[in-house]
Amino acid sequence: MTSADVLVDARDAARTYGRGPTTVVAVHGATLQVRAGDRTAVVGPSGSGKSTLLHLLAGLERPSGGQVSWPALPTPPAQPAPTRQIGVVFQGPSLIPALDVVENTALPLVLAGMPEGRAHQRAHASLHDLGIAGLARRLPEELSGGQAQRVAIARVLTQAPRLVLADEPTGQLDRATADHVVDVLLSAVDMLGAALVLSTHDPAVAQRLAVRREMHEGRLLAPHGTRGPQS
Ligand SMILES: Nc1ncnc2c1ncn2[C@@H]1O[C@H](COP(=O)(O)OP(=O)(O)OP(=O)(O)O)[C@@H](O)[C@H]1O
Repeated sequence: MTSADVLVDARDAARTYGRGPTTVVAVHGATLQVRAGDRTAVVGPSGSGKSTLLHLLAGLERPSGGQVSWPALPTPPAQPAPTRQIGVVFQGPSLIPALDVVENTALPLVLAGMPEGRAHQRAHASLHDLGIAGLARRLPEELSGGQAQRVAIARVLTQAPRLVLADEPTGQLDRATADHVVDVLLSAVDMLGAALVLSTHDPAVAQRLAVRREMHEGRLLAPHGTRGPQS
């Protein structure tokens, strides 16, 4: 493996909010490398800095200290990060209420300039791959939490990213639905040949990924447990 295989390389990356007495250090210097095929869980309680770390890895936030780079992903000039090759699954409802499931799934492709017909074809294919083709014409308000999260995963799959970052994707779901959403996410990244970094406060979800990195009060601890069941 060379450094060119590294999809994201965080070196001592830190993120601080505010100034003076109101300063919050959300992430102390975090060091993490993610390569193709990696399945990494970032596990820790609420407020430990998981979302902030994922935002740094996605290039959605700039580090206040240290560096984040994407050696294996082409970064367009004048852009902070290679966003088209990174898919993000957010915790909360992230679907556009006025668009149906196919339109939501196709939206990133349409915004990137793909003709609508082709984008919808790709969206249908992703929905089919994830076993939710039957939801295609529903509006978000007609979906359960688990169904909405599967649509959010289909939307990421449609973009064929090489790195998937999932921020507490099961945080609002019951155990059985959470397990199913993790199944869907793991099969989606397998289909893509992508890497996955998933944040969770739920040890049972973290167990499903090969590598677990614990976060505690903004600090990313050394890896422990190198293998876990994968589906
Ligand atoms: N935009 C912001 N401005 C100020 N403080 C912030 C901001 N974003 C996060 N924080 C603070 O940084 C710390 C880490 O927050 P973060 O959301 O990364 O944790 P988390 O582990 O993802 O929590 P949760 O699981 O509840 O989402 C918290 O103390 C939070 O209040």
